[in-house]
Amino acid sequence: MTLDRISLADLILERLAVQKDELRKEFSLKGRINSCFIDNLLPVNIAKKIYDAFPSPEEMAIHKSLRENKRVAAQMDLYDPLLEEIVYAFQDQRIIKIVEEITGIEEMTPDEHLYAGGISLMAHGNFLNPHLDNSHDNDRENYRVLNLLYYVTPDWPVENGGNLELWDKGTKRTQRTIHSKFNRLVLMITNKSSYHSVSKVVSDGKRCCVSNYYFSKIPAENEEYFHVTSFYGRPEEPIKDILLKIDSGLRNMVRKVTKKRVVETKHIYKKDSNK
Ligand SMILES: O=C(O)CCC(=O)C(=O)O
Ligand SMILES: [Fe+2]
Repeated sequence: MTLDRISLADLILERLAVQKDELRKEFSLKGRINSCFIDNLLPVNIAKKIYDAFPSPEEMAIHKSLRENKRVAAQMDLYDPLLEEIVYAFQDQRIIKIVEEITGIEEMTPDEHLYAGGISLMAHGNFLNPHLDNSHDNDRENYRVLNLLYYVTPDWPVENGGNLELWDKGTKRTQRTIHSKFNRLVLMITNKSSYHSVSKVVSDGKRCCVSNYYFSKIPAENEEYFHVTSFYGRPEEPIKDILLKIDSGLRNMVRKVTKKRVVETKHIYKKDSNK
């Protein structure tokens, strides 16, 4: 079987269809960040192949600051083609349609240029502080409304850290942890209150994730809003919280005035020849 985006999407679709009703119920639970997950998304051998296709951390871009410490890549043609195929499998119209049915979010479009998606890798000591994702796409035309996070590291126990945390009641209260378990796909809403983070990786090995984001003209909220990616300290990091809030506040102010990015993002998949 060739592992192209269409056959991968066939498999994902089949699996989502079986669990659709349960996923829809889970996603719509009240009083928490709308989210759900599905295990055993792909046959184990295929999920393992995807993990094996990941580049070494050194071949990926590093994002390192007070906010986060992780590796990412969006220029997918630099790597094993299977990675590009799995990223774009999640952008198949049939997958978008069933995900719309599960989440109730309408008129979604994928992030074709991988403005924020692609692959990410987190190794020992890496982390992602609590944050709200940027509210819009690069041109500020569409809302970012859904994250699709597919974890592919085999045998990754919860004790390794690197787990997704959803701060349902804000960053001052306790979080809900979603184990970034092998072959698990998480769907999570992104809006004005979807605070989330990745706990520090505390063991050797690499926590690998295939990420996709969906956009929509309609916000996943009742009203319009705009914000840049905004980071916060964890409850035990009060000083860092202040610094990160100043940092987000300044960036937000600049963007509200200029409407466009001051610094062009490098995290984008350039498909033309003059990259
Ligand atoms: O890697 C994860 O589990 C979450 C990543 C994240 O927060 C994001 O991509 O917006
Ligand atoms: Fe995020």
